[in-house]
Amino acid sequence: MTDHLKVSVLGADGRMGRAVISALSETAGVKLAAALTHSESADLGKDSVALADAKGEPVVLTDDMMEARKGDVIIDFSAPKASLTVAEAIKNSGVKAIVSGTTGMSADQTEVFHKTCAGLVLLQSGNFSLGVNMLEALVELAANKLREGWDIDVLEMHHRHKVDAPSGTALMLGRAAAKGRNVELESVQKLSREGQTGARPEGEIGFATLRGGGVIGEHSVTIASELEMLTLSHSAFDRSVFAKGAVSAAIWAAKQAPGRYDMKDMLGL
Ligand SMILES: NC(=O)C1=CN([C@@H]2O[C@H](COP(=O)(O)OP(=O)(O)OC[C@H]3O[C@@H](n4cnc5c(N)ncnc54)[C@H](OP(=O)(O)O)[C@@H]3O)[C@@H](O)[C@H]2O)C=CC1
Ligand SMILES: O=C(O)C1=N[C@H](C(=O)O)C[C@H](O)C1
Repeated sequence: MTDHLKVSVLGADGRMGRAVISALSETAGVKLAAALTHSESADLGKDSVALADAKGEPVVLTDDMMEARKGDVIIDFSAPKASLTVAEAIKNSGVKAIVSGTTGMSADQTEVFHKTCAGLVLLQSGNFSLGVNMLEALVELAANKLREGWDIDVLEMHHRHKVDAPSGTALMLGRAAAKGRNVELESVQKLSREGQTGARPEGEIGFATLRGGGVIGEHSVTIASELEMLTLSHSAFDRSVFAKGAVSAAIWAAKQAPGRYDMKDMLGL
């Protein structure tokens, strides 16, 4: 009998953490090793498996980041500060990989995170669904082919609880469009618009954010000319799509050599 892949979950009592614990319980060959959360969480000491309405042996929620070392792989859907703390806690501990879906990291936080994860497998993505990663490839192609006179904007909508904007996925899609146009996103992005904005500069890649209710994740990229508009879009119907993608990513990441990867590497896109 082969050993199970042990997985620690960071943000375990959050919306995504619970979905991941549920996905783990439905996947052969993997086992929840530790469930980590915030020191101020009201769920500390509770059984994370029961909280996720999943099947399996109890794993108590802890705020001791050292417990993450019990996993071969860590799946992280939490907050930027927590991602940095756990990466520091598992340095040189034998943990093989981090699968990180946490969005909203600043450029500085991303740089520190990447440095701290050197020596590990880091699979990081703003979106673990197959559809969004396919969309990313399509956006890059369309942006490459439709250039002068074609304006690109990324529109996203998420639930009322989301704390970062634009979403990680929107930024991924913006980055794909910029790549298609052979420019750095940072040099052409307009993250939001208000007031006397002036006319739109050629080459700008704009973003617009909607928040409300229980929307899981809606993204669309419009590419508009004076005479027509192409819209490429994706809708997520249930967070389990991200959770299942992250569990598949954990299984894949455990077999890779140290380095940085994203979902396109795993999916061969
Ligand atoms: N890449 C992808 O495919 C997806 C990414 N996401 C991203 O995942 C992240 C989590 O989303 P979601 O589950 O909806 O958010 P939630 O707020 O429901 O969950 C976040 C969890 O992380 C915990 N947490 C927050 N800060 C800390 C900290 N400093 N130390 C330890 N734990 C902490 C929270 O605890 P507490 O509640 O007590 O603060 C909570 O358990 C977001 O960045 C979101 O954008 C979401 C879906 C898909
Ligand atoms: O916070 C969320 O819920 C989501 N966050 C990710 C993002 O920022 O793109 C992915 C997904 O759309 C859901």
